[in-house]
Amino acid sequence: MTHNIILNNQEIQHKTKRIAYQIYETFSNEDEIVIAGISNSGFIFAQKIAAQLALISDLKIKICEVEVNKQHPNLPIKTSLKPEEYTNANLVLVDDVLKSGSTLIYTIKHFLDVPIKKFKTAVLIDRNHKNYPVKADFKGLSLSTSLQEHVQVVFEEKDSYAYLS
Ligand SMILES: O=P(O)(O)OC[C@H]1O[C@H](OP(=O)(O)OP(=O)(O)O)[C@H](O)[C@@H]1O
Ligand SMILES: O=c1cc[nH]c(=O)[nH]1
Repeated sequence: MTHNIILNNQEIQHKTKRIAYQIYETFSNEDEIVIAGISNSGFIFAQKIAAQLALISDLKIKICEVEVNKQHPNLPIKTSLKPEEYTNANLVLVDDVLKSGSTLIYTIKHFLDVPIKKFKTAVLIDRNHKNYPVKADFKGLSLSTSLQEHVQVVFEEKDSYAYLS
């Protein structure tokens, strides 16, 4: 199987910084923000965005890990923050890859059980194969691929990359 690198470490860093600036621009009038990331890689990406946001803004940032069963996303979703902690919050939901949109839309549905003040989405790679009415407000890369191909993002301590196989 051939692995084609789509994004290298430096490119992922640049895209993370750009998304952090876009989030800051969108939420600059607010005091607090929740950055919620879908396990596993989406949560790592969310942590990286939050770290950049902390460098460039004075927003009070809370990080939330979101556990979703990706085969059955309608099953109950677990969050590391309690619902009271994101009620009426400004929230950005983060994942690494957006393909059919099923993971993202069911997770959005979960968060809509409580009122959210301003709600945005961010992904590193948008594959343009959506089956659901959902979009990424902030995206690192928009990529046209065949349905058979798979995009994987690998976050390692010193060397992160994304590849197509
Ligand atoms: O838009 P969708 O069609 O729902 O696909 C997107 C999801 O697929 C990936 O997870 P994957 O199923 O590869 O599991 P992983 O958590 O092991 O990466 C990716 O991390 C997204 O969460
Ligand atoms: O290509 C794909 C499809 C689903 N999930 C991924 O992470 N990559």
